[in-house]
Amino acid sequence: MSMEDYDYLFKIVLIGNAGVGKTCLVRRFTQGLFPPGQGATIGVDFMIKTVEIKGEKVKLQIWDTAGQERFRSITQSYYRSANALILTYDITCEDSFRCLPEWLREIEQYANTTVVTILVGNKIDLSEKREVLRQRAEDFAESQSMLYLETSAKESDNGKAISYLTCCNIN
Ligand SMILES: Nc1nc2c(ncn2[C@@H]2O[C@H](COP(=O)(O)OP(=O)(O)OP(=O)(O)O)[C@@H](O)[C@H]2O)c(=O)[nH]1
Repeated sequence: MSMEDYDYLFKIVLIGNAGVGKTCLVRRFTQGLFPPGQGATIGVDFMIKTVEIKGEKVKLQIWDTAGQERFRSITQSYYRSANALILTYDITCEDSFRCLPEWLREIEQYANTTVVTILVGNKIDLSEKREVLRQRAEDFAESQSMLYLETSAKESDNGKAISYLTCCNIN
């Protein structure tokens, strides 16, 4: 496929605390696998996937940012050009949920005002370790005008979150 062989180009940036599963979600979506022993992201990783939605070819540039605080100044520079942000937390980690307001402040400060943001609660395969009730997350997402999805990079079909966003953009 040549570089120009698409109808739309969307930039999607994944953000959220370290260890919530951003890289695993991207790998599941782009490569269909759950990577064993996934190490922490250093700075930012980049992946491309082209999908077809309603007969249109949509090229997705997916930027997977490091959750660790020390990379914050690097990752902030990727917000501006994003069409969509996937704000991810881990449903088995209360801390990752409590940090969401902090991430929303980053979005407000650095992202474009037209950006679409979706909240994703990952690791639902670990339901016995759940610390954040679905209703609580749904209420929070609604209060911030965000869409909410729960995923498992390990077991479920997690392409959902990213392809959902691309549909929103086309509509
Ligand atoms: N059980 C389970 N484990 C997961 C899932 N997604 C990720 N993990 C595990 O969580 C750990 C962190 O996953 P990563 O994808 O590296 O997390 P990250 O958000 O990219 O982390 P940073 O790169 O540090 O920001 C790894 O040990 C993964 O195997 C999931 O859906 N279910």
